[in-house]
Amino acid sequence: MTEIWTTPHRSTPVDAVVRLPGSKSITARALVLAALADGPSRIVRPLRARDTDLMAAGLRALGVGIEDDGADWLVTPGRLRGPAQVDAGLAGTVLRFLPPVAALAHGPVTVDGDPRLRERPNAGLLAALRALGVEIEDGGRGRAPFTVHGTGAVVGGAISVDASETSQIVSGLLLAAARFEQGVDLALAGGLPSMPHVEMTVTTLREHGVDVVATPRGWRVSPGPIAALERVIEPDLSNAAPFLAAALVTGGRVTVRDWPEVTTQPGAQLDRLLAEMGATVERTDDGLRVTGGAVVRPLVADLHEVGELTPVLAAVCALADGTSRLTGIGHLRGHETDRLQALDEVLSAVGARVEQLPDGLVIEPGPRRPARLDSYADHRMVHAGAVLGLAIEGVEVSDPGAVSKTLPDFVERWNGLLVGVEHGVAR
Ligand SMILES: O=C(O)C1=C[C@@H](OP(=O)(O)O)[C@@H](O)[C@H](O)C1
Ligand SMILES: C=C(OP(=O)(O)O)C(=O)O
Repeated sequence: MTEIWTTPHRSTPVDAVVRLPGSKSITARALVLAALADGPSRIVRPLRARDTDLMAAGLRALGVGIEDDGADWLVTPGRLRGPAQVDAGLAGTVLRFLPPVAALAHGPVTVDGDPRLRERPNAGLLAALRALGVEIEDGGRGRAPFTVHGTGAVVGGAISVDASETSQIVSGLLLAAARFEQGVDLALAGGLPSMPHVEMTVTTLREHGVDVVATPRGWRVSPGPIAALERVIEPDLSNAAPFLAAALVTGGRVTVRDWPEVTTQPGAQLDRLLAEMGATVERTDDGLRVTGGAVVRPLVADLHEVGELTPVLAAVCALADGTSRLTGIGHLRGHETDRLQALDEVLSAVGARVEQLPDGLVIEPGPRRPARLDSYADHRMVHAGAVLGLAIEGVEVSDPGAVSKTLPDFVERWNGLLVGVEHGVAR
């Protein structure tokens, strides 16, 4: 039977301090680079959630040692080998970061996952790997399931890459490129969403001693060793979005602890975006504090760089005092679900008038009404439903377990937020 979550409604301002677990995106990069490094690495406070567990399991299947000492992950590179089956679940990071690693293995590696994973775009990655000399069997689909026939080495060199549907294709290629015989000289064939995530990849590579330079049309990675290191994972700032939004939509106050001074996470842009919607945003000794005002202002923004913030921001837009326009996010149709369609359905169900654009959404708030919302197996749609439910009585979300992808105890944290319980992670 499908679980139904009656999301808590709140008619008074929220006042809470929250501490969030590690970043999905940084944990994924840390695992891949540690697996390809020249010695053992330690990952301190990794995110433990479905996406990162699947990344670790996939690397283990390829011969990498990953030990969990209860607090940290200790990663010991091994001889990469098939035959292996990689379950990518619904994780774009596993789908796009592991095939270039599999290309370095001896033997066949098959990548598959949830039914929706088989619909997520990946042709640009498979074409790029083939251009680098890797044999791949995909039945001509350009999507999962596919098998990478690794020979233990990749020639590498110059390639033109279509990453217009997902930046993860670029990140996946750059992460493994130092281990290719000629490295990689990657030129973009078209547009590129989520630039901060590529900057995160470049920064992480440099921290591992890899030579990466920006070129007029892309990036060049020189061949060479990837240095092992100890890395402390930052809190996940994209998963901070629903908590900070709670301050905005209740006219309350929420602090997210340990907000990094400097970061490549796209969630760093929440301070600017929430301020545009009427929040007061301050850095305190505790972290980032967001205080909501009397009204929520509409947002007109190009979210091309920060697409993963869209579901929560769109939910806040449905509670604003005017019409919002979110653009630059056509690629969200290839995310965990078609997020533009899902947001249209959900926001319309609670009373907003929504127009889908080819690359975005126009959201005009309307008379609010209760509704049962689908989660679409998408963690961020559950977050969006929770934000709507704070302001609208009678919002239910079916299958809230979708949050296991990046924040398995989201529902407990959300309920705790309302009674003022701080949820921490072991320090
Ligand atoms: O590299 C990463 O860790 C990610 C890149 C982005 O993907 P897209 O470029 O497909 O949007 C983002 O939405 C995703 O949640 C995580
Ligand atoms: C798009 C997302 O995930 P993925 O890494 O699976 O693409 C997301 O977390 O919003």
